[in-house]
Amino acid sequence: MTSASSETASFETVLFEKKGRVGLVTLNRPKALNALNAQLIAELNQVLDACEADADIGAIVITGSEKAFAAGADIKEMKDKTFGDVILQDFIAPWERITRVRKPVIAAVSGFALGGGCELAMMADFIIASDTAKFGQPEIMLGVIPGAGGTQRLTRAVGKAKAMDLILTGRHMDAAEAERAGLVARVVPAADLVAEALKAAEKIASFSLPSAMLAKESVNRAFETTLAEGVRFERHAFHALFATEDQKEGMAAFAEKRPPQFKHA
Ligand SMILES: CC(C)(O)CC(=O)SCCNC(=O)CCNC(=O)[C@H](O)C(C)(C)COP(=O)(O)OP(=O)(O)OC[C@H]1O[C@@H](n2cnc3c(N)ncnc32)[C@H](O)[C@@H]1OP(=O)(O)O
Repeated sequence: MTSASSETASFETVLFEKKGRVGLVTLNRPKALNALNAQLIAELNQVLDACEADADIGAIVITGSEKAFAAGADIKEMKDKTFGDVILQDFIAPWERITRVRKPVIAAVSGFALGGGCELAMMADFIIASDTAKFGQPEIMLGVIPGAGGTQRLTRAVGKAKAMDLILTGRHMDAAEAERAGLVARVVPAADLVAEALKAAEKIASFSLPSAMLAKESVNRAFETTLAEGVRFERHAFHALFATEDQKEGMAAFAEKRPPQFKHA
């Protein structure tokens, strides 16, 4: 295992590459369709920590393989756990690291995003899917229910009717249906997936990082608080950005008809 602070890093189950101001994280357990075991989650979290600490990274893309973003929690690793094991370990808690990343995160999903794979993608800020992507929460077929936020985030994304349909039947939803339902932001050809996700991430990373971070935090408030509280939070964040050099630069550049040079400060 090498450190994730350099331009590239190779772990046993995760690959990391720095592409300009974007951190590209690739889940890499191809033989198990990127099933999410404890090691993969630990390595993913290590890379996310490094991306957060790196001032030259302004956005993160998480992807998998063409066949699978991730086929869920590793069932073989999980199957013999007891209630005592899962409650004492707080099984799944380490998966939530991604929800505390303050920089924008895009999930680039091709192939299967099932169970914990779908839940991991939904923890990102938005999903770009390939036309081969298949989403689902099939935990009911294993005698359990989603445990990494699926009942909550899927319902907020697609509404009660479709969430109930997917979670209670365990069926898969293709990319077109996922886009219509509002789960994914856009669908692109499979061959272009990573390039399109990187393009979107590079654009985001070219803007002022404090603006992007506060935009993300403000949108997330919409899921956690009342409209009045959310609007109040947004107003404070908007006002706070007038304390940044980037606000001065962005508005001066507009008035002077030139591209802005953001310093992320
Ligand atoms: C996080 C929580 C709490 O919400 C819980 C969960 O995530 S539970 C897991 C939910 N996911 C699933 O139930 C999906 C399980 N996988 C499948 O249904 C199928 O593998 C498939 C439809 C994704 C793909 O089918 P197919 O193309 O026929 O490939 P397979 O031969 O089935 O799989 C290839 C290889 O990968 C292994 N595999 C696949 N998924 C998992 C998994 N979730 N955990 C562990 N291993 C997985 C599969 O066993 C095969 O390996 P071998 O057995 O051949 O070595």
